[in-house]
Amino acid sequence: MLTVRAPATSANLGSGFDVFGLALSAPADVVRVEKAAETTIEVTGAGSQYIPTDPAKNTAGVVARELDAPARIEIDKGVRPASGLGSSAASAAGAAVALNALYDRGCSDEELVRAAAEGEAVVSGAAHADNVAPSIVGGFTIARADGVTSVDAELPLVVCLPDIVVSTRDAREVVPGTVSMEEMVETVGSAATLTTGMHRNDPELVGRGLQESVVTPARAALVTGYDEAKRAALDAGATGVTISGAGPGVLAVCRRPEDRRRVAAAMLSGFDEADIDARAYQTAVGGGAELFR
Ligand SMILES: Nc1ncnc2c1ncn2[C@@H]1O[C@H](COP(=O)(O)OP(=O)(O)O)[C@@H](O)[C@H]1O
Ligand SMILES: N[C@@H](CCOP(=O)(O)O)C(=O)O
Repeated sequence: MLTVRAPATSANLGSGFDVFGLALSAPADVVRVEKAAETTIEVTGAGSQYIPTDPAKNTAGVVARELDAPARIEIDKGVRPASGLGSSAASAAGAAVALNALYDRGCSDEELVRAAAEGEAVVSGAAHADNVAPSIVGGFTIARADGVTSVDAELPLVVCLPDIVVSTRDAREVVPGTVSMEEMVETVGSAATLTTGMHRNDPELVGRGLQESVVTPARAALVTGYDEAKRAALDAGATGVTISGAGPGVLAVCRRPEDRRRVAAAMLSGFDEADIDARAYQTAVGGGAELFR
């Protein structure tokens, strides 16, 4: 069998709704594939009981269809579904990279991103590529209709995952349909600041660039304890905090790797204040999907 480790990701980063994404050094899904006449799927690991094994409903199965690459697919979930950490995308990205190698398809990263985004369309209703792009390519990615740009940023991060479920499909329903000129100006300024910060590996600029006032406030209402966790992380030295993807995960940017322990503890106590259990991952910007033959 051919094995791929595909990382969890954090999409949006506040100012880059449906565009920005970061590969996380941990956690990750492991996807194993072997050729078969028809696609079958087995899922183990975090939250596997909630994940469909019907290939038409599983993001990895949709990728097998898109690449015309039927396979026996085993997925070991390191990323719980409905997390805001790109769980469905990690399986889609892992399957895309694995099936491309298994069938020697020779697809480019952009083609793999497009196939994996079709998996996202099945679960969330939109073929947003901001999770699958970093899970395939690694680093900080800018995913647009005309292609993907990436930067290998270095940044210490904490992602805190509260014990509540927010599906991306539901969280897309609360996104406002319009923005004011003032909101657009703020978002463009933040997105530019964040992108510059990624190029310079500058946590201060990245933290400031997370700020936006359209999508994040609407979704914060779905994440009990978000305000408390955010305040606690900032008090503990994070340079910026936002909702990871569609939530409920929360992303904090840290100045130094050694700050992560304190920020993680603060976020857990913030959620605890709101009576929500949570777990924290001390992580960093990581590479893309890795193939093991
Ligand atoms: N391989 C997969 N891994 C995770 N979730 C999947 C997979 N295939 C389909 N799903 C479905 O996708 C939904 C989770 O995706 P989503 O809401 O985008 O959350 P996340 O932010 O964790 O990716 C769940 O309904 C889950 O059953
Ligand atoms: N841009 C999407 C990102 C969803 O990320 P996920 O990790 O929650 O699946 C959105 O914000 O809807």
